Amino acid sequence: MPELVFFSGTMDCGKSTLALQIEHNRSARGLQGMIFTRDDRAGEGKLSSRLGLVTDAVEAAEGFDFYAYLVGHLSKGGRCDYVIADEAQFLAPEQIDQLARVVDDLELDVFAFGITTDFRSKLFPGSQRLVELADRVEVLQVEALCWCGARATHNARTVGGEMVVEGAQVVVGDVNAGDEVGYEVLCRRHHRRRMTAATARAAALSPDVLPVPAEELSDRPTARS
Ligand SMILES: Nc1ncnc2c1ncn2[C@@H]1O[C@H](COP(=O)(O)OP(=O)(O)O)[C@@H](O)[C@H]1O
Ligand SMILES: Cc1cn([C@H]2C[C@H](O)[C@@H](COP(=O)(O)O)O2)c(=O)[nH]c1=O
Repeated sequence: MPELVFFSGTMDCGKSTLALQIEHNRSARGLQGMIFTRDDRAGEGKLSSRLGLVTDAVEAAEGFDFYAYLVGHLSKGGRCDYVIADEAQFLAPEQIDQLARVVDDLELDVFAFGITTDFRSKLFPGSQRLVELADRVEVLQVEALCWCGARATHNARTVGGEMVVEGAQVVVGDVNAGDEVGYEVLCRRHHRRRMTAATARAAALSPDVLPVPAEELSDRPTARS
């Protein structure tokens, strides 16, 4: 039975790499996939991984209709054995419904990849719809780590290293960007406390915070806390 699978995780946990691996393994066996993405950091019509691999993809912009596009492709004699959709958090709920229809009516596997929550730990509408409709939600096994060594479960947006909690939901960017606006993955505890690597480092170095209250010691950067 074809499936709609949502591969989900924080930023930088290997989602795009897995998408490229699925594509590689299937095309090596003679299958032909259709790859879609939206607002990849590498630019329009690209699916890129931080490991350096990149492939061409169809840009699924606002208003793009996955079902109509694939029906048009197939009815012109084109081939499609499976579908990959990266950066699926940016898709509209209606577009996720179209992907579910691709599975049910065109009988194609659809593999969607995306982050579940935004920098305020609120669901992206596209990810919410994927959780509602997917046959399976798979959490990626390679764990991105918070600066404290715990598994990172949340995405923080930073401005000059400081975490912010207000702003537009969508701002394309990267981790370790060094830019004005960047992202950092954190465990829930440090996301709740708005404690990034930079603020934790600054707190550890500041003479103002000495002597250290016992309850704050656990927030100090260590190899593993
Ligand atoms: N220089 C490197 N050497 C080995 N692995 C790396 C390197 N740079 C990035 N990675 C791996 O790539 C992962 C990010 O992959 P990517 O597919 O771009 O993530 P996502 O799409 O989830 O944001 C990192 O978690 C890490 O495991
Ligand atoms: C948390 C968060 C992220 N984004 C953007 C930043 C990146 O361009 C993508 C995630 O890409 P990745 O391949 O998973 O690293 O999403 C955003 O727009 N808003 C956010 O809140």
